Amino acid sequence: MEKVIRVVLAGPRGKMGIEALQLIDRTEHFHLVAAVDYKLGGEQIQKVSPGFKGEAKIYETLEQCIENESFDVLVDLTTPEIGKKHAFLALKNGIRPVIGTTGFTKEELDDLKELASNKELGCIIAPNFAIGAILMMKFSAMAAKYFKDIEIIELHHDQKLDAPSGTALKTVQMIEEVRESKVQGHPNEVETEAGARGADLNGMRVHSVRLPGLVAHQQVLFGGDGQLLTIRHDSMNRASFMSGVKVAVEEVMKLSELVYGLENIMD
Ligand SMILES: NC(=O)C1=CN([C@@H]2O[C@H](COP(=O)(O)OP(=O)(O)OC[C@H]3O[C@@H](n4cnc5c(N)ncnc54)[C@H](OP(=O)(O)O)[C@@H]3O)[C@@H](O)[C@H]2O)C=CC1
Ligand SMILES: O=C(O)C1=N[C@H](C(=O)O)C[C@H](O)C1
Repeated sequence: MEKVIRVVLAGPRGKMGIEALQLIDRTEHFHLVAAVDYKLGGEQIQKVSPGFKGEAKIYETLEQCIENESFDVLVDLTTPEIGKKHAFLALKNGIRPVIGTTGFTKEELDDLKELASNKELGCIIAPNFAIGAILMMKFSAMAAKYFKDIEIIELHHDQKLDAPSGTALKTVQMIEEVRESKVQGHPNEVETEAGARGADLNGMRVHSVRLPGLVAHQQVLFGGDGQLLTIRHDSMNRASFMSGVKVAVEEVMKLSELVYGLENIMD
């Protein structure tokens, strides 16, 4: 029998949180110790997920939860601002964070990396838990070796707080490892309306679409002489992320450093 991993979930009421609760409930070796939700302090988890099998108290803050409970892994699915705070707090208290929340800057990632190494604790920050999205990023990095002119269009639901998406930023980073900086388009190009050409990330243009009806989608366009290559991934629902969350919770227990991106722990 696998060793039980004691989990605390921050953000149980959210779209991802609700899905993650179901994952934890159906995974025999995951045990939900508690949850953190600033609006539901003192309630039981059934307040959010009526059919949840186990008992778990909801704390208003992660600080209170750490003071009162013993656990191995914090899964954070909250907001960019809170996710960062929780990641630092967890590591400082000897807890392994699995962070799905996006919006981390390079400096924040570097600081967390140093903290995780100093504490010799696993920490996983996964801009996208969907296996198809990981492959889309990996294929994009492969293609970028041959196609240097690249534009990314990421499309999300209109409740998303951060832009560009964590996945788009991660895609850019993976492409940067194989592609030198390049100014794309006409050198005298002018934007007659600000933002028309999207964000400029090392020469690559990133466009963020936000519309009701969308979930999480990205296409990476590669232009060449007389040809266009498009690599696209679509998450149709949040279940698409859950196998990645499961792997991350299991793998973070074996690590003693920060891993940014699930591609680094996939065989
Ligand atoms: N890595 C991945 O594969 C994926 C990552 N994401 C990311 O995960 C995060 C959550 O996404 P999603 O579920 O769609 O967003 P939601 O807005 O549906 O959920 C976020 C939840 O966190 C709650 N929250 C806010 N502050 C706190 C706090 N201090 N403590 C506890 N809970 C808090 C919110 O409450 P309230 O709204 O009442 O303020 C809300 O219920 C986002 O950053 C998103 O980008 C999403 C999908 C996939
Ligand atoms: O907010 C979302 O929904 C998503 N956020 C992540 C991101 O910013 O890339 C992952 C996925 O795209 C869904």
